[in-house]
Amino acid sequence: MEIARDVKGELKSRANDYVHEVYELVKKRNPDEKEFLQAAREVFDSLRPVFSKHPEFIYNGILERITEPDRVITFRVAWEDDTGKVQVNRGFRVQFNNSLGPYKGGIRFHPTVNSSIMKFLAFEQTFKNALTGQPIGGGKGGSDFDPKGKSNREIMRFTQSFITELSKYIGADMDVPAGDIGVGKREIGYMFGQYNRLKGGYEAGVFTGKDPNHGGSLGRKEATGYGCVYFVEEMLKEKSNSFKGKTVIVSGSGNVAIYAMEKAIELGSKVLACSDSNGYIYDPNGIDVETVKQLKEFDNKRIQEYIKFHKGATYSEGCTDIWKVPCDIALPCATQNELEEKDAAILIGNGVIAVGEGANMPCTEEAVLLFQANGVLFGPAKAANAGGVAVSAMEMSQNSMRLSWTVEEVDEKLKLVMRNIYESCHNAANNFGHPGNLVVGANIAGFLKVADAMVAHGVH
Ligand SMILES: NC(=O)C1=CN([C@@H]2O[C@H](COP(=O)(O)OP(=O)(O)OC[C@H]3O[C@@H](n4cnc5c(N)ncnc54)[C@H](O)[C@@H]3O)[C@@H](O)[C@H]2O)C=CC1
Ligand SMILES: O=C(O)CCC(=O)C(=O)O
Repeated sequence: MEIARDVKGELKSRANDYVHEVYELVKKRNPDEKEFLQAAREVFDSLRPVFSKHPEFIYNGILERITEPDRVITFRVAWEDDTGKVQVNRGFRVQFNNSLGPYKGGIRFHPTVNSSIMKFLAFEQTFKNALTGQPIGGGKGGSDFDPKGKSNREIMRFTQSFITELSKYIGADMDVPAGDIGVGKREIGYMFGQYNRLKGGYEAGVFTGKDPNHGGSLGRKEATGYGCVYFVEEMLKEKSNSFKGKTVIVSGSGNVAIYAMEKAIELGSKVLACSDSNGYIYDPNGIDVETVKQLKEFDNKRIQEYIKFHKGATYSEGCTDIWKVPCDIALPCATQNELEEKDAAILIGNGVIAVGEGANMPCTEEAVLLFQANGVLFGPAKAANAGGVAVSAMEMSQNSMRLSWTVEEVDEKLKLVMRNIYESCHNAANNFGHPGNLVVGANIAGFLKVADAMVAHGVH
């Protein structure tokens, strides 16, 4: 859409104030949502150089619209526990932006889930999904249900109740959920079963992260962790360096952490430590990822149990102390704001050279700035952990085509997606005057794709 020259000039002169004015508006509209405001602030800071080059985004109110979700669905989830007592949880689905494709993003079951956390995740997801280059919009959902200590049947009943309500709002071309914290292949199986039961059909493309034996993509389970390591390898390559011979620490011991460790080891590094929400293990001989898989994927045990199987390994209470373990590369793969400024200072003091965010927003704003100020290579979550959703989009394609790719085919495509994301971030950072700053690069590259589509689709 052509904008008159005098209007364009006036808009360009407003470019600097625009970001500030819209942030104040977002703050006013979401006063108690600290995680959402944190995510918005980081994106807004990065976008400062964009608007003088693109006054059409001001004219079309893109920043005002891109920070307001298309819709937020909140619902009651009532279910019966094993004693017959009725329990009530709250369910959420934030459908943030579908300018590039159906809403797409995980479901989180964790007691901390609330509106702010759901909105920050769905907002981030919108840019992340854009970076993958695939036709997917941004969404996220979940519940404050705590799966810890629940029986398999309780998890099934809760999940069925959750989907009974959510099924009204999702679909293969509408909104495609997947897993996140507390939601894996088992929970996706229960969701898929209940959805098909309600709809009376078999709609393979409505969830991703399904079991590869029935509709899932090979390589999805590994994709976020592997993708994160591929991304960090790209950052290292730029500096003629690699994972080979490096020491690594990985926080968490869930889906993302396990496969980040597996790939880092495969590329020749030694993983010294990983954690869960209680504490961390340190193994000077290098973490044996098969033991971690057994404990976490099959036995549902705390990470502490690892030391029973590995002589020389130690366990320490307190998950954030993991950052005190000296390493070359740190991969925070557990949860938001798990790595603070003081932790970043310790890592820097110990000589860390690269940090890749496997989790969503695991580093606080202050920690990120400190890493960057000290020349640490920093891979932001939107880019570094996009491999999971990228393979989810591949699962959607395979479901539509009614065929399955081999694990090698998926892995090749994943590597290519991660390389392309790295290049887009690198190039956007250069083009907008922040060479080497992949936070700025990721935010600008993701934003431009979504914003262009929003302009094309008109104001709504
Ligand atoms: N699963 C996926 O494909 C993707 C996940 N992510 C993000 O990665 C992070 C981890 O997700 P998943 O591995 O899927 O979840 P998960 O439920 O499989 O594992 C989470 C792990 O983190 C541990 N944990 C929780 N709080 C902790 C803390 N404060 N310190 C240390 N450990 C802690 C838990 O004990 C568990 O081992 C989340 O931020 C999620 O949003 C991002 C992209 C895709
Ligand atoms: O695979 C997906 O659709 C979602 C993955 C996800 O939740 C994330 O990237 O944070």
